[in-house]
Amino acid sequence: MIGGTDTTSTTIEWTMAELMQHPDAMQKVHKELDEVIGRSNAVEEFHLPRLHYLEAAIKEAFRLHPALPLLVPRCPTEDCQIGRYTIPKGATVFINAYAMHRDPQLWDSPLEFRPERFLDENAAKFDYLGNSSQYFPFGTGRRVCPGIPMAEKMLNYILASLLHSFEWKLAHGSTEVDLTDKFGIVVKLEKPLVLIPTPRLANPELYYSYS
Ligand code: HEM
Repeated sequence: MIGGTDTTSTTIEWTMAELMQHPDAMQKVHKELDEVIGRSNAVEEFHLPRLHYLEAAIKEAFRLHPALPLLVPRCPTEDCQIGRYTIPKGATVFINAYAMHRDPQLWDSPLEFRPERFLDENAAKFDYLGNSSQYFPFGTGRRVCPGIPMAEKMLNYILASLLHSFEWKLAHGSTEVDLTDKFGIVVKLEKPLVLIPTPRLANPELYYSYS
């Protein structure tokens, strides 16, 4: 269950939380949704490959909040040398994606939420397949997540639908999102995000097409 559902729902929550905290980025997502889909249409699967800014925002949320920050532990079958370190056979090895995604030697202003990092030539450079040694939210190597195609479709479709269909407002009169995380196998927001939706589509009947 952790593999496919908790990771996906947690990533949706982190992406929404970061967009709520960054209204400029939220505005760019909405502008793109209006241009690509339009308020007289519901989101369809064929729209998804054209939502470049939304995809960049999801990738940036993944960078700051990788759902499985320590991946799945490795256990080498023989002694090996990595740089100056000897990893003995049988050791339990954790790969800290969370730390590498925030490493100031690898990322400019690493704590800032900036989807633009993943646009243009960087969209292909930082994929989900673990090809980059500085960005691997789905892990890397032979144990890389086998659910990537499904996860990517679900994330893009659900977030596009939520953001295209509604304007969102923080509940309880809050003006800021508390982005404190809670460590665990899956890292979540310490305080669950509570938002109030307001419809933004032209025709109320469009909402039935999602049911
Ligand atoms: C946002 C969604 C998801 C994220 C962030 C995610 C992330 C990950 C990560 C980081 C790993 C460890 C890879 C490694 O250690 O190199 C992993 C493994 C795995 N994931 Fe996902 N995953 C997601 C969705 C899914 C879905 C939808 C499925 C199934 C339909 C799935 C099935 C698995 C399985 C079976 C493994 C274990 C692979 C192995 O150890 O050989 N995941 N996932």
